[in-house]
Amino acid sequence: MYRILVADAIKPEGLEPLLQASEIELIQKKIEEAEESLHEFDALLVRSATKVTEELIEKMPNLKIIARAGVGVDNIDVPAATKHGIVVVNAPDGNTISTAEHTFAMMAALARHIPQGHSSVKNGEWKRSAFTGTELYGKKLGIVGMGRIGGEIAKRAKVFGMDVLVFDPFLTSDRAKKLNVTSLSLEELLPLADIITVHTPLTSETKGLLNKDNLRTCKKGVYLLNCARGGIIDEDDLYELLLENHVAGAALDVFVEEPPAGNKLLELDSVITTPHLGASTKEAQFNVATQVAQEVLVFLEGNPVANSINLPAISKEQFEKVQPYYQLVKQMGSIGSQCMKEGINEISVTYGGEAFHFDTSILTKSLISGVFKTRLDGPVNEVNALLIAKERGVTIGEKISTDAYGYANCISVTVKGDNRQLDIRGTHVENYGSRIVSLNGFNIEFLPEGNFLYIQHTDQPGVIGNVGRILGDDEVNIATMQVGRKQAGGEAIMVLSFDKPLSDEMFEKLNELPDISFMYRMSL
Ligand SMILES: NC(=O)c1ccc[n+]([C@@H]2O[C@H](COP(=O)([O-])OP(=O)(O)OC[C@H]3O[C@@H](n4cnc5c(N)ncnc54)[C@H](O)[C@@H]3O)[C@@H](O)[C@H]2O)c1
Ligand SMILES: O=C(O)[C@H](O)COP(=O)(O)O
Repeated sequence: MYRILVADAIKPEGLEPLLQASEIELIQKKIEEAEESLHEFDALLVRSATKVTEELIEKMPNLKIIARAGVGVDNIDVPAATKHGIVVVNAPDGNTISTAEHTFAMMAALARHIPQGHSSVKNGEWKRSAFTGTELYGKKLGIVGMGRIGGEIAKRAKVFGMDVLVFDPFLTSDRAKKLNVTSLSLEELLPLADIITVHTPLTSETKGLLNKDNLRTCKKGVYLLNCARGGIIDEDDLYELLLENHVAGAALDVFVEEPPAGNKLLELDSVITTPHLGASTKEAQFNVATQVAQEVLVFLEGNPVANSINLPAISKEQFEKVQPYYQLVKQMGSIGSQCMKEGINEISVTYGGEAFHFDTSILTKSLISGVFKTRLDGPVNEVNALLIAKERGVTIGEKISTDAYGYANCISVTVKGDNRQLDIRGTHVENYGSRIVSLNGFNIEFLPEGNFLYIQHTDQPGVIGNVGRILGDDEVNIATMQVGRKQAGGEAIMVLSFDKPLSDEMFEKLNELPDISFMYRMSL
């Protein structure tokens, strides 16, 4: 049974996929109300109101996925979630149209003083000349951040006869051409635009992106809009420029602190606002709720999510192809870790053969998580694998090769420590399964599942018999046994599997046998 906490107001109709699923309990409560039971939840669903801090994450040790029913994830400590192995997903396009339409409504309201005129009439006044506005037609609209919402605004602005200038360092010339917009640097855009609207995420780079220094280069009388995130336009600087009438007016759907109690911008007639309503339409709320409900369901069923912030995107079809290799590399990582009884400095992997015509980074993360899972307490998975390796100074190497050592595909993993190195090769054959085919250069073949003993010894009569006798005397049943050697009389290996893990006592007894170089135990 999975328990899901819905901590913000998410449209219930959109949560239907989760409500219909068996083995899922959905609980709708604010974080403060769920304080006592936070440790029980497997998934957390939020909008922008709940701040998912590291402190909250640490109170939720069972948490596997955080889903944001919306776009901006600036209310979620994504690095902390990643560190704790928690997947973060959002609903990137469910509210695009609603937010673009809201921005456009705000732009028209700003240019035509609609909120001010409305209040005046409601107050019994009829001051027509006080609210003379400006046309949007023929004006230059500067869009900062040309993603999904920026793109929809550009399309609408064109229909209104506006000239669209955009600044987005990540905008390709192809997309700019397709949207028929002029791509400029921010320095070029600011002095040209009559109206500027921001649509970037809030990041350390975009915080204060528009500030009094660069806004002073704008035309006097410029209009500004922020329907993205509070703080992209510096609020104190905006206040100063509005007082000076350098900025003629501003439309704000978002604030640094929400609700913006005591914010001095609210005192100005030239500022019009809405209470973070960009995504607040029936359609957008249904879309984002459905998107995240489906993502959470897919994730809890063990399938790949489409819109993860901290995992590479992979389609269901691709994941199905990748899955056997995904398990195999995890087991290879686990073998490497359990055999290397010392600190690990380097993990390298080569994907050889025809099977790897896809982004192998998900496999490498699975391999690394296999290495660290047996060594660390707490969640270790492909979300935090790279971070764990980095924190421990472990070098990761990944190569793709056409050489598969005679197999259709072959994954070669080397785990290096201070004194030792372990080389493991594995392959996967459809309808047959995965096999480890070489250990430290010894050809061998075994299914990487169960409890194993790896013995490296001198190839001479009696060694295998001695091992069998000691195990038999203690009634330890050998489930499978594989042997391999490079040359007669040289070093050889045996890999034995058991129904139960081998006891410490038995391991010691076997270790005392002559002609045994070293032994490793592993459980896969
Ligand atoms: N008011 C609301 O209710 C509401 C609703 C939806 C989204 N939003 C906000 O709007 C933002 C944009 O949403 P979207 O769906 O268009 O996202 P998006 O990811 O499609 O677009 C963001 C764009 O910003 C650009 N960008 C990033 N850093 C930049 C920088 N330093 N300078 C200029 N451009 C930069 C990116 O290249 C990208 O094209 C979201 O992050 C969210 O915070 C607000
Ligand atoms: O980033 C978003 O999707 C919007 O800001 C919407 O936020 P909300 O879910 O709190 O309305």
